[in-house]
Amino acid sequence: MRKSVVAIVGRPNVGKSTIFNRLVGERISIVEDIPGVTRDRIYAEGDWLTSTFNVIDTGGIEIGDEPLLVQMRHQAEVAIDEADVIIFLVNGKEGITAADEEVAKLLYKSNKPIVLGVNKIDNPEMRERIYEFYSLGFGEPYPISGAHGLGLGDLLDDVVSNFPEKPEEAPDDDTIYFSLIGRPNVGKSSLVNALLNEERVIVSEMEGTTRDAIDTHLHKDDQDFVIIDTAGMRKRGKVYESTEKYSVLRALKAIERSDVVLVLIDAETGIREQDKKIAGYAHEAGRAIVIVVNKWDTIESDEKAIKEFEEKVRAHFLFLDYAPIVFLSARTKKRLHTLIPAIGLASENHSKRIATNVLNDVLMDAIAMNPTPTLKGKRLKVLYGTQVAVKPPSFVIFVNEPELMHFSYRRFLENKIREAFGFVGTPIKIFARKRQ
Ligand SMILES: Nc1nc2c(ncn2[C@@H]2O[C@H](COP(=O)(O)OP(=O)(O)OP(=O)(O)O)[C@@H](O)[C@H]2O)c(=O)[nH]1
Ligand SMILES: Nc1nc2c(ncn2[C@@H]2O[C@H](COP(=O)(O)OP(=O)(O)OP(=O)(O)O)[C@@H](O)[C@H]2O)c(=O)[nH]1
Repeated sequence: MRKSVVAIVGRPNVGKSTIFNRLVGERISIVEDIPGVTRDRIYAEGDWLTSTFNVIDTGGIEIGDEPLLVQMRHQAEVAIDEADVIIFLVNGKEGITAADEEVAKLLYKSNKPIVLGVNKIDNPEMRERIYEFYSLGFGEPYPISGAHGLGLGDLLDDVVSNFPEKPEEAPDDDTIYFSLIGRPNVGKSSLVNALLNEERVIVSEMEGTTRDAIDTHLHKDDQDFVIIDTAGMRKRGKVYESTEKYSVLRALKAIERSDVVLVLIDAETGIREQDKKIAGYAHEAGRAIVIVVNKWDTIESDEKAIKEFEEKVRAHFLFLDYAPIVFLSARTKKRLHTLIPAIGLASENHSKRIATNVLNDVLMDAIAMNPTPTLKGKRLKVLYGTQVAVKPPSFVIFVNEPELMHFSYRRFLENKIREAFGFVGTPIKIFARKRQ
């Protein structure tokens, strides 16, 4: 189900990044540090009371060296296009500036709810500075201080109350939602078209939940699929759409709604750093993943070539060792038939449940084979484990001291679980919890 999206806009230096970091808090620090993934993040999850939502820091979207006003216009457009609620941020220390008025003008034209935050109100004596901001015409200004974490609760109450009614929950069927991510020109559109036209059973094109986004139904091998629209698949010709940050942002929104993410690689041009970055997001988000090497028609295709390319992919995507690799050509449709079964399998494993007793047989065998580590004379004791969630499969292992569960031992247990139960195509999560 789609989360609501909040965008923060405002002229430079009003404190957008500071507020962004406050809203997304420590969620930004991730479990595994994949190089290049966490840096310059402009899109992340935040929560308030019972709501979880995604936040965009539009300040992070810079378009070449366009003048300030043009940059601000594009940032406001991103917010208007992508967000359900916009936080318009101004600087209480400096009062209203011409640049604030420019941003306001753009926001008037949108029909999105706008909440006005007056930042840098660091102490109660400064509160009276908010009154002049009524003249911007966005209702009550909220005094906040990003630096000190003040006033954010009232602001967020207003933001959350403006979220759209939850869209109808998708019927609890077994439809598989998938998206295609990858660099421009890797062949995303071509692959979608190849899949659709091969099948000729486009049930319908349905309105996506984002404005302009179109999701497509596909029925194949007795299974319903929804292909989620991704950045670059349908160009709308706006300036900011060609920026890397923006395409990453669109990809993240698509990943959010997917069960399975297809990570496309261009066989002709090889693997690039950016491929790794977006794949890292999908992994972090716990989605099932299939790596698709497209344009395989351009490569002299034999078993040896496949093996060599596969080794290259594995070396680049160490963190995706569970993802199957499919080699195909969207253009000639060579090996295209191997894709849908791979998506199906990854999705099945993504929601697979393992009975506790069966899991514990495997864990106990693993421990008997490779004794638990010790630290400062203390030995890790594994009591038992149980699966607590699916999508992705997540396991809690109860132990005497969670700190004794070293990364390498966790990895060993993960490998044993994978050996026993498959889980091809899906990340799995293992948490150690203390139990006497
Ligand atoms: N006194 C005070 N300073 C703040 C507050 N919030 C942010 N700042 C400072 O304001 C400056 C700008 O903050 P940023 O968060 O980088 O602002 P921004 O809007 O993201 O800036 P751009 O990236 O240029 O668009 C920094 O020096 C912050 O430390 C606040 O609540 N009080
Ligand atoms: N040789 C070969 N070319 C392909 C294949 N698939 C796509 N192409 C070509 O690669 C180019 C880009 O394909 P698109 O499908 O537009 O790629 P995209 O990833 O959707 O691109 P963006 O919309 O820019 O993100 C086009 O010229 C395609 O004809 C393939 O399997 N083999």
